[in-house]
Amino acid sequence: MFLLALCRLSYAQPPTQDLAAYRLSVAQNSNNQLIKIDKTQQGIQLDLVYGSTNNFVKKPVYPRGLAYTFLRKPAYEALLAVVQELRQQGLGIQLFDAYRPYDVTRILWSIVPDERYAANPKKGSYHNRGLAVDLSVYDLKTGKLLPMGTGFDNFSDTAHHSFTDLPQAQRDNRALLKNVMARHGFTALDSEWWHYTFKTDTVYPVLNIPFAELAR
Ligand SMILES: C[C@@H](N)C(=O)N[C@H](C)C(=O)O
Ligand SMILES: [Zn+2]
Repeated sequence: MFLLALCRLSYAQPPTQDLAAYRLSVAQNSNNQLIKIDKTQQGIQLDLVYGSTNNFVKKPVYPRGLAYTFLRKPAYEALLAVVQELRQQGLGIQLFDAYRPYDVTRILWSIVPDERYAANPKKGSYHNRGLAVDLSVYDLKTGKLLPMGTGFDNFSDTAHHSFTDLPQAQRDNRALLKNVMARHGFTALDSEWWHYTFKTDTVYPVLNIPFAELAR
């Protein structure tokens, strides 16, 4: 009984570092592919904070200066549709994070062991599955981020969607992001205005493959 309960808490398979198995899964189904996102796409700014000291760990937990990330193909295509829609309003997206190797989830959890703000390694994160994005919205003309009431990874009530004691413009900006993401299949996390998960019935495994290997 105890074992059964434990299994329900955990991911179906252990995290995999097996690049060959990942490549085979892509050959069998192209939706499994982790598509590279870099700065060449219009309307996408990258600020991958976990590759710098500008994060709550206060040191890089990704390769320093990392300038690309990945999303599974269906999530990537949905995000491009978000970018296209926002472009018509003179806006773009700034990505703080997308795919995250499992080992990094363990590091984040060791600092913030609170499931409202970091994924429990027992379950793995949707970032580990290539299905989650941390993002904000910027003005295409000025390159500046729209104010959202808190910065990224502000682990407090103020970052919750239910927190409404904010200037109207900031509430509108959060709603703008939430609505455009929802229209393209992404679900908000109640406790982080920047975190969205692409909803799919497909079960994707938790990956622990380093960025450099995926980029090869
Ligand atoms: C750590 C934060 N940026 C984040 O992504 N939190 C969610 C819950 C996660 O770790 O999946
Ligand atoms: Zn996130």
